[in-house]
Amino acid sequence: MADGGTPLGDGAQRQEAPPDAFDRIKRRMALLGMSCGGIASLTAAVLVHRVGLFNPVDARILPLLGTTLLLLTVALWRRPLLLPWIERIAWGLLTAYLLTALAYKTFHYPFGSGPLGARNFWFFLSYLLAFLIWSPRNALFASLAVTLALVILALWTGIATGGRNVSLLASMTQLVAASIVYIFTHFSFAQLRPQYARMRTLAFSDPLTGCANRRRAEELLAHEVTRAKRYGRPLSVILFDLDHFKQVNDQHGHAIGDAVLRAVTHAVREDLRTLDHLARWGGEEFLIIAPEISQPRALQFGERLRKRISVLRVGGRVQPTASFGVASYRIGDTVDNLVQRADRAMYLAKSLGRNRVEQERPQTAAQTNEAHDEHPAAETEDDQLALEE
Ligand SMILES: Nc1nc2c(ncn2[C@@H]2O[C@H](COP(=O)(O)OP(=O)(O)OP(=O)(O)O)[C@@H](O)[C@H]2O)c(=O)[nH]1
Repeated sequence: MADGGTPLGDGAQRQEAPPDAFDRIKRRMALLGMSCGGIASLTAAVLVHRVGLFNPVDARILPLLGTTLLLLTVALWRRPLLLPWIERIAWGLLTAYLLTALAYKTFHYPFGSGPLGARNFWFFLSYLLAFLIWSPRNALFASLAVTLALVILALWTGIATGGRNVSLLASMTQLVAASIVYIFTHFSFAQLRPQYARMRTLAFSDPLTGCANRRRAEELLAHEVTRAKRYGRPLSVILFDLDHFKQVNDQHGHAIGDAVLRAVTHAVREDLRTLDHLARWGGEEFLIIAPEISQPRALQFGERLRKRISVLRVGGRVQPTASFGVASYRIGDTVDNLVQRADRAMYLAKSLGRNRVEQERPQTAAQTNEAHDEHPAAETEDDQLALEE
């Protein structure tokens, strides 16, 4: 089932990246970040021993940090589900290392050292990670706790030196001020994110059925057509329209009409693959974009969906049916002519009696076009015969 899970519809849902997709991205980032961090820490540890460039505390902590980060990388690679724990441990290790190294410098060399070294830029990574790991509120608390520790260290330096190590004090004050600005900027963006996601949902989904709307469908289709063209992959579209839907509204009321639209959407979703997209194309007209499916399979797929809709009962009284038109990508197709072929096939299905699945028939294409333009749906057997002649 492709898009049953969210009110966003299939296409839009993928844009908003459901939690598991977001976790996959986070896992990739964590694997890359921790392996680079591990290697960088071990390299720095070697330099400490060889050149003696770093704060002496580095000599003890860096090998531990580097080894643990590499072990966490392996653990995450083998067990993806450990991500929430591993990212918290990585944040804790990084933050503890940075604070310990800074505390060592301020406690042991309050007079003997100049401004803060470049290592302290990494505090900003700690804040960034906090906002990736926790909710905005919790990340704000965690990051402010780290900044409070920086403030305490700055005060300590000021008191211990009687304010005489100006360069160290100035750089610590800068670090605290920059941390506060950075944390609140992140906090504001983190709060905007859900609103942005909601706006996307509204812009790209159909409020009645929850599936993607036409604007989103056109975007998705353009993407799939480009993919089919570039990689020579099959692509089909299935356009279906509910039969005599006006009668449903007229006889049972608009509310039942709406319930039919929702029931049909729900039933169709049950049969979609993860790759497929379902969109509301117009009033009672829907479009399915089915990548990796050629025409014969798309016809079978349409037939399965047709049967599924025809066994529905809505409100105990309404038994909807739908007419389906199937078209598959051909070299040189554009979005427009692919949909036009599906549309012609759908009108052929209407004119041949409804509740059926059709593909475009070359010999009747011109006639079906005419029928579409002049008589949106041929109603009688005479109409059918006229089209078939
Ligand atoms: N309840 C409801 N009705 C809708 C909605 N959107 C469109 N419709 C109705 O769908 C009906 C479409 O009617 P027609 O275009 O005449 O088509 P039809 O009656 O289905 O006939 P055929 O397509 O030829 O089988 C109209 O009465 C529209 O008002 C909607 O969101 N809710």
